[in-house]
Amino acid sequence: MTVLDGYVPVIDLSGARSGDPQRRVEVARTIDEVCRTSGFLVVVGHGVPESVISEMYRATREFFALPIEEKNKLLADPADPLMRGFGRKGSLAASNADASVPQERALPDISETYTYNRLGEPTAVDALPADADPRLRTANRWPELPGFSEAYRAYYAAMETLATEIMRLFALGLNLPEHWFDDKIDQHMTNLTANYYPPQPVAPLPGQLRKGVHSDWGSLTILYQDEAPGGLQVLDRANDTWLDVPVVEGSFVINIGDLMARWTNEAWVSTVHRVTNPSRAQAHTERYSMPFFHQPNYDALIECIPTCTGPDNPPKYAPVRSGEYITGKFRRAYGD
Ligand SMILES: O=C(O)CCC(=O)C(=O)O
Ligand SMILES: [Fe+2]
Repeated sequence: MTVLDGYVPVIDLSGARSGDPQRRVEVARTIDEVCRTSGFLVVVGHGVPESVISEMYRATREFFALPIEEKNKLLADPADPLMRGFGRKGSLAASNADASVPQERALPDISETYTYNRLGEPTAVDALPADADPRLRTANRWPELPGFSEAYRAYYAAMETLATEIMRLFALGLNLPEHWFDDKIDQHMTNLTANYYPPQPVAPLPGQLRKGVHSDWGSLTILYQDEAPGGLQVLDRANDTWLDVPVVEGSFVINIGDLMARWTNEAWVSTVHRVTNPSRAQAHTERYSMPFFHQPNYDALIECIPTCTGPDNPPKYAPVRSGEYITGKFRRAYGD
């Protein structure tokens, strides 16, 4: 196993996927350690075919290159709790527990987004309990671009496989049976979002960023990022400094979200991050990233994991259902 050290280490998953249980546990132990410090890692050896990634990237670039009138035709329905389609303006940072929502909304993220969710597929109708908001089934909005929906569906399927694999490694790292999370994520409600960060011919307002300081919301995020100026940074809390997340060819950035921090009774940390603006000299450049915001089944009850509590460490949070938790986050960031 190759592990490059650092706050955001590079971890090779091929050892975990080799069929050797000993190597699998070693990788899981390493991941557990990282989740206790930064909650951010870069994975290689993940098994996702290069063609699936490059098709997704090509389709994404074609979509955002469309005239704005075309993109606006797919504008997310304000009633859609998960914001499928072309993104409305807003600020992820507004979802932070201590954020001033009006202040954050006044400085929207300088990005465009496009979001897809399996719950918007006609085949996913059985994935929600009877009391869930029926608008969670809002249909996905597809651009009329050749190969686009195929590329997205194929990429999403590859991310589902990788997320399931990582959740199994998480389980091992947390001293749980390997398949502990399986029945809590088999009807997952994950948003796949493409972020487009356009060139900035006009300088951003003071304090305005490509993505404001935020933490992610769900169980884990799998992010593809291209190499471009004005990139992803994570806060190293111990040293109060912002660190660039390394861009490693063929890799994904993995980070845990608020839900996983809550699930682990804060043994694992959901670290804040941001996307910076390019320098004025590089303001003509653009950037793309694709987070897969893994979110457990709507009715998965997120209550303190048994190995994360003890006599001196009682549960810090009340149980919450995954679906109610995530829709609450959306309302805060983008709602009325
Ligand atoms: O663009 C990136 O690298 C990260 C974006 C991000 O943090 C997010 O969409 O939650
Ligand atoms: Fe994020």
